[in-house]
Amino acid sequence: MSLLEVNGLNSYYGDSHILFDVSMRVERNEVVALLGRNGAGKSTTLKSLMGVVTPRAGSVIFDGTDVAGRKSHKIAQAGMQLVHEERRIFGSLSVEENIVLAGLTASKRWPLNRIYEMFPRLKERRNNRGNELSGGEQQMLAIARALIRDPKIILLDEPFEGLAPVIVKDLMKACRDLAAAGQTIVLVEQNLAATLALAQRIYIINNGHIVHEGPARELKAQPDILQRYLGV
Ligand SMILES: Nc1ncnc2c1ncn2[C@@H]1O[C@H](COP(=O)(O)OP(=O)(O)OP(=O)(O)O)[C@@H](O)[C@H]1O
Repeated sequence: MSLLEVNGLNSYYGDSHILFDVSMRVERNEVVALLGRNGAGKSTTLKSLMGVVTPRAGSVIFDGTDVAGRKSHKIAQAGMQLVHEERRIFGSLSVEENIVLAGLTASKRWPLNRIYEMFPRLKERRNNRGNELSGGEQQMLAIARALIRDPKIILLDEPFEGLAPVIVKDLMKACRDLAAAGQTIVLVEQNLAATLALAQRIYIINNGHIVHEGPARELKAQPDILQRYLGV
């Protein structure tokens, strides 16, 4: 059985119907990316998986249990972690306090030194406050706060957005190391090159509908799909 099986998910903001029968699956140890234009419904999909948005119909079978409709902290306890676009770190706490705090209520935890091996910059900055970090360091910290809880699956919402190329390179290396260590990842990203380099399988969402699913390596050879749904 897949680690995550999403079937017929429908989500709304008020009366606005945003996701239409979204179905997708993620196997254990797989990196799956969700691509689509601005406003296509990528963030809403991640939020619906995580219970930040409550889907009105459909199922989210996570590790054998339907978690659709559960509160997000319950879904987090079951082993899912969402790294939001807004990063959500505590500016007045140190890097290390931010990480330790995130791990407090987890049933299993990564040791701190494993986090620091993954992100040597965070080790150097461990005593700096969250609001003293660069955008890239804040993104690393946001991911570290998710990883300390030893998630079965981590959902990354535009982790490279707005970051300098040199930081994107560091973050991509961390993501590759994570994937090589068997971490299951769902990636939402506008950076097509980075996405195709990291993901094994791709879904494309358009106006709230899944319109394509296939191996990442095949997408490069499908300019019609790239043009139609992503405008590249
Ligand atoms: N809190 C909200 N209330 C009402 N409408 C929203 C809300 N958040 C998003 N939307 C709308 O839902 C649709 C899907 O948005 P979503 O953020 O999921 O898209 P996205 O694919 O992640 O795009 P982006 O790359 O711009 O973040 C858009 O039309 C957006 O305007």
